[in-house]
Amino acid sequence: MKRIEQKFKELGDKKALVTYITAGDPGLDETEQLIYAMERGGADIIELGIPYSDPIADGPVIQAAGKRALDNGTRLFKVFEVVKKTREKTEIPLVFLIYFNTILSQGIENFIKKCKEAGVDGLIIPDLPLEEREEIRELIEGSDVDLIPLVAPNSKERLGDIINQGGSGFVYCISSFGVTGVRDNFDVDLKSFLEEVRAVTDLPLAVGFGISSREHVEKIHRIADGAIVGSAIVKLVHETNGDPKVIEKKVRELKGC
Ligand SMILES: O=P(O)(O)OC[C@@H](O)[C@@H](O)c1c[nH]c2ccccc12
Repeated sequence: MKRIEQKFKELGDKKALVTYITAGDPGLDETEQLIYAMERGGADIIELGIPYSDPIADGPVIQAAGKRALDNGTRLFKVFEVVKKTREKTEIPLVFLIYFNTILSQGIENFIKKCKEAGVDGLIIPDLPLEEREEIRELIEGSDVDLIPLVAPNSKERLGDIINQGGSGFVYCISSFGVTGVRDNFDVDLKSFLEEVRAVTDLPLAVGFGISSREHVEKIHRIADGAIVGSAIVKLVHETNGDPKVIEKKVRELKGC
């Protein structure tokens, strides 16, 4: 069974915590140690951001992390090496957050082969055009790599297409958090959005964007299968120069144990 599917099966009624770091910030040795630290802290799935020069969907904290990583020489082939290394020690699901151009520049088929060989479990491609989904889907089918669909409240009538054209693993649902700033009706909006998503898929639903505290995670866990935390962790990684102890503690606090 694929690692992500296995993870949600193991979790049963319990909810998932997905944590994001940018690969190569502050360096790739730290990235490896942070993967172990987040797992010890209770992360269920880890998202690794692949630094890219034009990260249109990243917020400022993650953009800055990506820039630091590129500046210190982080490249995709080196991230693959880190994943391979971690696979000697952990079975935690690892997902790439990667821009489509990075994949194209490798050749899609070759890239997916490398993911498989290294032990990458899933891909989140924020700028994947719906039209290109088919090609990826054909190449990814039969590999153990999940194509994780990313949907936002404004996906509307395309929701079903985005998810059901080859989507697997879980659905990344973008909350309205952070997009429009403070809003009192957040819960109502998010809840009805999640219901729309639920209507078109049986995959687990994980919510990301703007989640930074245990209180937020609890809120999300009441209405979804998983909560995704990015910037709050990336910020702390930067402030502590990638101190695994600090990150482990933060993840444990988010997890609530
Ligand atoms: O940082 P936040 O608000 O905690 O949200 C996670 C998000 O940053 C991470 O999953 C992510 C990083 N880059 C992205 C691009 C698109 C969608 C999601 C992402």
